[in-house]
Amino acid sequence: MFTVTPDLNAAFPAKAARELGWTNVPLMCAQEIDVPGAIPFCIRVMLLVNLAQDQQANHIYLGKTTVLREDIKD
Ligand SMILES: C=C(O[C@@H]1C=C(C(=O)O)C=C[C@H]1O)C(=O)O
Repeated sequence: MFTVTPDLNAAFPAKAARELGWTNVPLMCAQEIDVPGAIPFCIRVMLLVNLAQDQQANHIYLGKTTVLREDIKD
């Protein structure tokens, strides 16, 4: 699942992901709410992944998005 801020409208991230090889999973794009002051030009990706019990998710926040979730970023 991808979301993009309203200022990003040149392409569908799902299409790009398919072109990069994600052909066996359903993909979806949606637009974020245009909240005043929110980070612009931002793509969010949510993945549903089954992990073994001894594995842990590693949440990735790039660039200026590191301020969004100080509580879970690595
Ligand atoms: C402000 C953010 O973005 C928005 C708020 C979210 C949230 O509160 O969980 C998640 C995605 C966005 O709709 C964020 O990612 O922190």
